[in-house]
Amino acid sequence: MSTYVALKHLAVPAPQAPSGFSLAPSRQSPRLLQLDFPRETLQAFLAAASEWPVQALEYKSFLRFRLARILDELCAGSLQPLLINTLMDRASGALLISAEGLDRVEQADDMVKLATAVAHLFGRSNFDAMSGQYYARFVVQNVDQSDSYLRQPHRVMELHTDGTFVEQDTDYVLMMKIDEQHMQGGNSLLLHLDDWEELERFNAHPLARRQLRWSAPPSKRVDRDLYHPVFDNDVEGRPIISYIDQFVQPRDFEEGNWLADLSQSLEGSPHKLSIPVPVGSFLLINNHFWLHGRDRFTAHPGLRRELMRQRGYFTHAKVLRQPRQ
Ligand SMILES: O=C(O)CCC(=O)C(=O)O
Ligand SMILES: O=C(O)CCCC(=O)O
Ligand SMILES: [Fe+2]
Repeated sequence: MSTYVALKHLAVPAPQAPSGFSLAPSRQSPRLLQLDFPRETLQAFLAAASEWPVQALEYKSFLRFRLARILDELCAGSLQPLLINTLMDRASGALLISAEGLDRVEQADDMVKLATAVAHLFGRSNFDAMSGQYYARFVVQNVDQSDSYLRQPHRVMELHTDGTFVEQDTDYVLMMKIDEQHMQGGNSLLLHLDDWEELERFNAHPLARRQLRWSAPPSKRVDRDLYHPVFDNDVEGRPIISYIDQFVQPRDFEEGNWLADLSQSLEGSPHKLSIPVPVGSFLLINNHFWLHGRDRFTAHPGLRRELMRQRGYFTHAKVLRQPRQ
């Protein structure tokens, strides 16, 4: 039996109850909804998708939308409105999605297909310059030689939003766990902007809407700096945030110290959620009012943890007053 979670503000009409999946509030927060596909839905989806390998999805963008339609049809049309409405609902905006029987690294291609289908019901995943694809798979191991905290295991990756240094709009972030070996720790950390005690203080500050410079290290393969403020207002006037501690480049003493205060305040929030994401499951969040990060891992010589991410823009709803694209 499905538990129906009532959303307060609907972006599109959604009269029907879930079919082909179940929905319930997560254990960690009523804002984060848990969506589960039963084995039958997953198997039917994978059978219908079997004619297209992941490479076909990489080469032909339109197939990503065809996969999306197949999945929604298996859910009697109830999945698409649910996803659009949940991601746009300011009180929620976040899902943890699992599929029964999808839980082993050998099924990595099937994981990419399911995540792609879900993402293309409400959006389109952007080109990720780091990987050269519409998705990126990356591994965290016990030792790291990279140039950002993305692959560093033994420290917290602080709360941030994605896409701060790219021209494309980044309305959503999808993070799927592909593999875990000898892994302890490394939970996803989430903070909803409205749960942050000091939102009002920082949002009202004169520096909140100053154009700051954002610049990423070489592994990101984005060589142009971008200028935008940390805070903005969405189409309905509510505050939204675009922020990452590592890539913002303060111009002077004043900006640097305000950013250091901001970082300290976010990290110190007691409302941070810590979410274990099992292999084969993924988090899907609205990137304008959810910050995300990652907890530290316990050291182990055999540590291997692989994540797949997709970031993109909403195709059925508008958040930004002035889209970057
Ligand atoms: O590794 C993680 O859990 C988080 C990754 C992340 O924040 C990112 O890819 O932008
Ligand atoms: O590399 C990192 O440490 C964060 C990546 C965030 C992004 O890609 O927007
Ligand atoms: Fe991120």
